[in-house]
Amino acid sequence: MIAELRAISSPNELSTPQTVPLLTVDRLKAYYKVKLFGVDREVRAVDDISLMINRNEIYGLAGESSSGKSSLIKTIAGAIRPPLRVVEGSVRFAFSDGERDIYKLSPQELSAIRWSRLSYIMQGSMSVLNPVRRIRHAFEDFALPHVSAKGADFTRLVERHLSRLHLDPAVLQAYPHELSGGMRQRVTIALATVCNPEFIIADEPTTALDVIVQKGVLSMIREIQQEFGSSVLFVTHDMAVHANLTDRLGIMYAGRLVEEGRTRDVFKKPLHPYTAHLISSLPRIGDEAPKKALEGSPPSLADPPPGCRFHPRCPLAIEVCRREAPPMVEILPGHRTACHVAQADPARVRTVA
Ligand SMILES: Nc1ncnc2c1ncn2[C@@H]1O[C@H](COP(=O)(O)OP(=O)(O)OP(=O)(O)O)[C@@H](O)[C@H]1O
Repeated sequence: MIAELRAISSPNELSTPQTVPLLTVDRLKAYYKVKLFGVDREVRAVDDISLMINRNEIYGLAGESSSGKSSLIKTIAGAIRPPLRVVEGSVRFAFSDGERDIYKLSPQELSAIRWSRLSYIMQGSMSVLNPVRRIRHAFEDFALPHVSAKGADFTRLVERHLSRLHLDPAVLQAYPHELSGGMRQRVTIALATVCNPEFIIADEPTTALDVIVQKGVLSMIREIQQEFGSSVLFVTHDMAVHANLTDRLGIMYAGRLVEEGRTRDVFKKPLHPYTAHLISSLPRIGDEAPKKALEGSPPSLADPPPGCRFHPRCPLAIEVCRREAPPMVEILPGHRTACHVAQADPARVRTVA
């Protein structure tokens, strides 16, 4: 079995002539350089991650708190500042007007692609909407520099975009506090997409919303993605949201990507014990069996355990897991995992429940 498996050393090996990735992240490492009790330490928040995101797909990124999701997306967006630094690797976009290697761009080149090609929907809408200024100012501040339309033409462009997203253009005259939380988040999404970006990063955009409002926001994101043909990197720890929204799913644990595949395949046949645990802990109607909590806690990323970072909590851990970090290997078509046990016998992983 092992002989048949193929170690993926570079994400390019996953591409086929039919799928041209819009984003290629190659062996990316980004660490926080900090002083802990007077000693220099590195928090390895993004540790050797390779992945690709195709055009016209929603790629989900899941993992518990502190697994490195926010650090990874900030690094992908080129939006990092000290103490977070890129130590190794690359982030490349193949936009329709040419390739960009994010860490080879000048600050001017980077700001030229922000909002117009690469856009970001933040966690809390209030971080982009100024509480003392009307919504229309946010559109002028962020989008106006990136479109050719000015004055009344710009207003018409924004109003048309809002209407297309089923929002009343009257929101432009409102102050953020006059809108509900759900409405503010929809406005933030309209703001992030008004320049028709090719790549959208959404960082937990629905976490603070109730389930009904959340549903509306998720369908809005799906509608935008389908209408504009954009790619979306959607980050949330909420596996139920991933099940409903994303096309492919990557699972992070302790700064590393541990599994990736089509969302339905990951849910049907998880290939990493951590993913199997995440899925088995989702509530199901009629299932009254008590849910087992995962024992232990995630490791410190300033001093992670050797070998597989999940091994101290893994019910299937074997000797090699304590010694060697498992490589990411494609086990089923388009479905890869970093797990020694799954690489020897994928069926064993499904005994974790
Ligand atoms: N400014 C910082 N300085 C030092 N370490 C940091 C800093 N910000 C985050 N970290 C550490 O980096 C690691 C990854 O954090 P990150 O916020 O990326 O995780 P996350 O998966 O997005 O978590 P959450 O879902 O809670 O936002 C954690 O160990 C965290 O403590």
